[in-house]
Amino acid sequence: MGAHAAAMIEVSALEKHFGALKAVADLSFAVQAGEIFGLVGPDGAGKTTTLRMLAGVMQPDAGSIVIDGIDVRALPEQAKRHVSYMPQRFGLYEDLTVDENIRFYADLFEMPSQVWRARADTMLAAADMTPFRQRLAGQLSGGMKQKLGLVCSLVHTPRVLLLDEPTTGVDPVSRREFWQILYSMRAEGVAMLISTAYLDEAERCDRLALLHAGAMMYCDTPAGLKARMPGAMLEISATDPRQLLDFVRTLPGVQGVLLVGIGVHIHVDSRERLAQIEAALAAKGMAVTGIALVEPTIEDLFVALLEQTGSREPA
Ligand SMILES: Nc1ncnc2c1ncn2[C@@H]1O[C@H](COP(=O)(O)OP(=O)(O)OP(=O)(O)O)[C@@H](O)[C@H]1O
Repeated sequence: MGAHAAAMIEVSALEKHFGALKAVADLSFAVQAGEIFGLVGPDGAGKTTTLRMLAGVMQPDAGSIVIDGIDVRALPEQAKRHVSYMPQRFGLYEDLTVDENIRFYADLFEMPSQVWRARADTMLAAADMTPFRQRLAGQLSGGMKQKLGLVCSLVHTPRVLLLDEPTTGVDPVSRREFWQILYSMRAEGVAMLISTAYLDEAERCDRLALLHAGAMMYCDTPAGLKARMPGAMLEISATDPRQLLDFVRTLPGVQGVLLVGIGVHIHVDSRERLAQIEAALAAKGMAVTGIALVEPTIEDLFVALLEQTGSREPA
């Protein structure tokens, strides 16, 4: 991908207000063909509103959206031909079978039968759904519905795929299969914009935009974002992580704490705090099963960055 290649999605100075509320504020970013770009942020950060404007189903108040060289505001119908949008609740026909749903979307886009059938066969196999092709969509599990929504969204070979929290409530196995399909679309050169509340999912994206209150806080690769985290991250495992968390929170140099599975992630201002915290735990007689410096996860980073932002805002 050349540095000067035109982006598949170009968003500039996008704005959307609902009354006095700024849902999206001065948002700019670009997504290349074959790139998976993640929108991450807490509820209400403006992810859904952004995706709706890109899909052409909501009008921006200001700014521009260009998809594959086509201005979405000026030529919405032309742009929509290249775009597939999977909203949080995808419109499956519950009284139609898996195959009939796919056929419905293929017909809508006037796809030649041999093209969409071959494509559907491959995607259904990747989704582990081949045995369920004759099942009514209304009788599928939540994860299978989402995978079918994805297959329907992709059956007409869009150049741009917009996904709004597509794997919410989906089990980890189905989530992995869902992502396998996204990776194969990336190899085909599809540009993807995905909003997610799962931070492990965010780490699978090529680049991420961290949104907060409608504005972009940071935009970088997952590795680049992690490198921005000041200080260091300690992981302490313990039999009673909650008690540990309450104690550690009070120690000098501790900037944030996060429960993770069997232990706690502690954001400290420098690596040197490790020895001090170890000594403080021993002095307090707190049983820990392990303490080590670790790479921050995207979740750690997000919590740390939001804490910083929060502290800058007036109460
Ligand atoms: N149609 C609407 N009318 C009024 N306010 C709206 C409307 N749509 C969204 N909002 C508000 O705009 C802000 C951004 O909402 P948006 O749904 O884009 O956030 P989000 O990041 O997608 O969060 P979520 O994951 O909860 O959907 C929120 O404060 C929301 O309440």
